[in-house]
Amino acid sequence: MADVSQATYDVLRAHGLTTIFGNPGSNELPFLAGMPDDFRYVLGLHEGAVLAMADGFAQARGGSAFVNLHAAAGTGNAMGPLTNTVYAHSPLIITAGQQVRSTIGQEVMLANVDAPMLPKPLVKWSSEPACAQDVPRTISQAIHIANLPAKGPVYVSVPYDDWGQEAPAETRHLVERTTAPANSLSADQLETIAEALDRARHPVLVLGSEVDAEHANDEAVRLADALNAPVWVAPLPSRCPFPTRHRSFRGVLPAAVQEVTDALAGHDLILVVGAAVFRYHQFVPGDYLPEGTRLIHLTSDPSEAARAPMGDAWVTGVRDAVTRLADAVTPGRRPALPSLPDIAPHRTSSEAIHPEHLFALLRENAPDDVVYVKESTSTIGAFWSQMDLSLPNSYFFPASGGLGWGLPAAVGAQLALPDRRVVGLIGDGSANYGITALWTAAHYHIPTIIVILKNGTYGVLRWFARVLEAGETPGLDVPGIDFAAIASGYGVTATSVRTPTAFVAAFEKALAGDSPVVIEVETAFSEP
Ligand SMILES: Cc1ncc(Cn2c(C)c(CCOP(=O)(O)OP(=O)(O)O)sc2=O)c(N)n1
Ligand SMILES: [Ca+2]
Repeated sequence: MADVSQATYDVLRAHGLTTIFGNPGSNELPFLAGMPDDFRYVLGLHEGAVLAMADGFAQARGGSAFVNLHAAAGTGNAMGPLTNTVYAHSPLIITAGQQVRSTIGQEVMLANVDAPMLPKPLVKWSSEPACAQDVPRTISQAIHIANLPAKGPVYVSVPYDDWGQEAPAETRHLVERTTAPANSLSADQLETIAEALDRARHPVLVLGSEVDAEHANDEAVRLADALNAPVWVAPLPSRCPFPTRHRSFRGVLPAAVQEVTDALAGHDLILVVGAAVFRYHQFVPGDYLPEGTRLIHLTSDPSEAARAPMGDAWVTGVRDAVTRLADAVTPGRRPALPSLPDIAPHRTSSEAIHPEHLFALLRENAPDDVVYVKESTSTIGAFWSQMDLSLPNSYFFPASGGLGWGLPAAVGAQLALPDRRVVGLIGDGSANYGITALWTAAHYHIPTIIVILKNGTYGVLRWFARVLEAGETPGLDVPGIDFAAIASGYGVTATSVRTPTAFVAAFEKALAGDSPVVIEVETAFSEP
């Protein structure tokens, strides 16, 4: 008869969850002791890096990932990057070791008190099984909940004396069962939306990260072409849902109420797909919509649909909806859009490399199927103005701006995508929050290229201090960090460059290699 550990590993295997991202403590050892030979353990040195690596792995592979953390302390360290996971609808199954069941109430050392409460509201669901025999079923439930819409992270705390207990024979059903969403627009709902699009004089599409996550990019192109409509990306996207050199592409909407309204002025119908309405950031009050404009919102997330301050929302599978709408609308009702102008010349700087110049060099020298993981906050506009992203699954950004996610996520994404090169574009401020992932990249020979944009400051906060009229505040400069020394300390080859020629040489050398590399680039601070 199998024990709880073996039954649980059987459930994980049935769902393809044979990679464990983790950092262990004594509470986790009995679970890890039973790890079968067809599983692999990826050790991260800090639980924030563990969580973010797992998230980058899950998002890049288009599925789930399994995480094992150490009790409350490990869970707490992971909660920074978890703020991004939950808004990226990333289906992570996060587990944490708990003290011996009979001692939890005494709050002995390493007891995770109120464990299911700890990660809320950053998880979709959390549980600590009521008895050892329910552990395999609870893990199975967690996997299904994480992957059913709206997708998201879940958390299960397991007392370590559960693993050796006998598992009920009925757990055998768990490895066979499946669950799947069947949420799609009815024929009437589809007709209502298609008619609204056909009647609109100047419709516009606003696409979110879920379009890329659900592989609906090509369907979104078909819909934009059928409508001859412009396409914006919803504010602060964590993925790229539409090719940036397509004639419809108009850029990323600013993250402020009135600025969004101004950008969408002149359109009588806004169709938002796969995004919250909207993830504003700087508080700039204004009208939520241009006068006389209607907003229609399609999302798989009932909470996004319910909490939006305006528009009519339908909760539906995004890929299904866009595919059927592309077939349902009447093509040719509007003139074809002109081709995009050439990418604007990048700015330069006399002191260091201007971010726009760096991104232009990447565009010119990276493989066509390169994958960028970005966490450099003052250079977001520069990136989008210079980049030519044509393939799905090509761009990732922390969905809540919780720093410490990008560098580890770049390592996790490269582990998931061995046939594409992953390039992390990480600010010299952000890099410090997840820097320990460099050790994991070196230890497991994960050939991520990490480009650190070193402008010596928390650049975007300088801009925000001006927006908020906060003046010169303390804590905004991070001078003198030697990332090449840090990287080599973790076992990663590193180069420091300050000229475009030197960067290209270092980048080409990194691309030619099969090891992780850090390229520290002296960049000029340029306001967003
Ligand atoms: C975990 C965490 N801590 C602090 C912040 C606050 N923060 C901080 C500290 C930023 C500075 C990032 O500096 P950088 O060097 O990475 O990038 P830029 O210089 O391009 O802005 S942006 C921002 O929102 C955060 N978002 N997340
Ligand atoms: Ca910086």
